[in-house]
Amino acid sequence: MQYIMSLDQGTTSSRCILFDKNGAAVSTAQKEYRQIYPQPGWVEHDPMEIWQSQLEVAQKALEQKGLTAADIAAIGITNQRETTILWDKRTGKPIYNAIVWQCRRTAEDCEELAKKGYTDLFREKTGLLLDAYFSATKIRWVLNHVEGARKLAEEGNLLFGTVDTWLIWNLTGGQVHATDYSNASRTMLFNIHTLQWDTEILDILDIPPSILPKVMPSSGVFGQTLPFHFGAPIPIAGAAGDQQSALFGQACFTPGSAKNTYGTGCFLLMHTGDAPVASKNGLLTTIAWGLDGKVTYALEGSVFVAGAAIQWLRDELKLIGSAPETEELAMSVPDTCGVYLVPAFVGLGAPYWAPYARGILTGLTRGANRNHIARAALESMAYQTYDVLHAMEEDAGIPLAELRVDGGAAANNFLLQFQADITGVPVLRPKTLETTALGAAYLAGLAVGYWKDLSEIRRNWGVSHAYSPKASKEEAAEKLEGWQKAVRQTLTK
Ligand SMILES: Nc1ncnc2c1ncn2[C@@H]1O[C@H](COP(=O)(O)OP(=O)(O)O)[C@@H](O)[C@H]1O
Ligand SMILES: O=P(O)(O)OC[C@H](O)CO
Repeated sequence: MQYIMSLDQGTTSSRCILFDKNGAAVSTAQKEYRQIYPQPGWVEHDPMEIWQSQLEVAQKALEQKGLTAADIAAIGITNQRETTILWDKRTGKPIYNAIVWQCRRTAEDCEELAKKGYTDLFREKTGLLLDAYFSATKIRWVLNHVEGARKLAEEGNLLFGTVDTWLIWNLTGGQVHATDYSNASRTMLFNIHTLQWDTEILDILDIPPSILPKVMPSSGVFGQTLPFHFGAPIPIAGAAGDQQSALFGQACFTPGSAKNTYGTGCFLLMHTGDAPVASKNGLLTTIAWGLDGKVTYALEGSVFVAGAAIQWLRDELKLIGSAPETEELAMSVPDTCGVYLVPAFVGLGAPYWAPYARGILTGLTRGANRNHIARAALESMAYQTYDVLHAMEEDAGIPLAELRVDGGAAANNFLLQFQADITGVPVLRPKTLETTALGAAYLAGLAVGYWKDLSEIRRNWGVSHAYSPKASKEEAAEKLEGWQKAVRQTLTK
């Protein structure tokens, strides 16, 4: 029997999962890699570590089950989005570390562009807000700060890529320099209406078009892996940004369907159909995927710190030994005793877009203990999700019928019950929480005929646990009022 190999290159780890026809994981390998914080608010990764850890887990996933390239019908790639890598085409060597999506180093550049009156132009063309989150100003930073970068570009020897592009380039031995529509739509250089790199934006930012990858459908053959990597070539047949991939993996194939992923950050995406919907409430308009000759759009609420707040309790405060412990701690108290944590560690994303906001732990009294703080950290994920969900319902003009969830922190029962209580919407946890990897597998499998069509994929989706709202509207409103008050305290520049 053949499988699909999914490469899931996330912010904190590289993962490889082999899936069978039923969408079940048959082999998984994972490796954490280094986070580099050169200055407060800056975040980098080593691109060679990204590539090597990804290749290592791919080889391990095969080896541990005694499988070879012949057992793999295709590879799908999904990746942390926006993260920016530039490399020398001749040597394959990066000219600077990967500047990670969370990195705030270009916040002032974005402010300057806003002052020059470019906010609407960027929003209309790219669907995004002028923010340091996206690749565009990160690319410009490298071009302006790394010695020799512009000269290399002028000579036609510099290439840019998001992580999907970097992996495709390395897997194919430098034969293919390409990305997919969903990843292109996160660069802030891609016109989501014309489906082209936008020359006016490239001119404004002084970014040479020669460094940009070819943009391809999310489902389709990008190229073949070098025989050297897995013993024989395997077609790379799918690629999508990790949040769009999770939307696909959750079988959100119809307008109005939505999913929320609780990982390092939290990303709520709603399928909006064949035409882009502009947000009036601080959400992003983004491309979900390119499939079967057309492009599908989504609305997105991006929250920068979710599970990362739990890591902070573990690694910095040393309040907990492991993330899952928070469930028991939170359930051991009836409430947070008035404590709120707003984890604005790298500013706030949707719907506030406040790059200079900083985190706050508020409402502390003498009785507040680590149970309350752990609970407040989990609740902060649910409150931030409420904020984007509320904005999304206003944009879409309809209430959300249900919320499909996934990501590492979606294993937490307290969190999902609290989420249902605070939003008043049923929360559904699917059989597999690895929907990000699954989405890329589906996109690749569809391209090579491993799966026939979307209805075959839809049949693979099933609920493992449903959380119904139990709290009264008054109770939820009272808690939300406290949250909003705490958020306001972080918003001063
Ligand atoms: N049981 C849990 N309860 C709360 N948070 C959790 C739990 N398990 C994992 N997490 C958090 O989820 C994140 C990992 O999720 P994952 O989907 O693997 O993230 P990413 O893809 O962003 O690397 C970490 O930030 C971790 O703190
Ligand atoms: O790697 P994750 O799962 O934290 O996702 C990161 C997002 O793609 C950033 O936009």
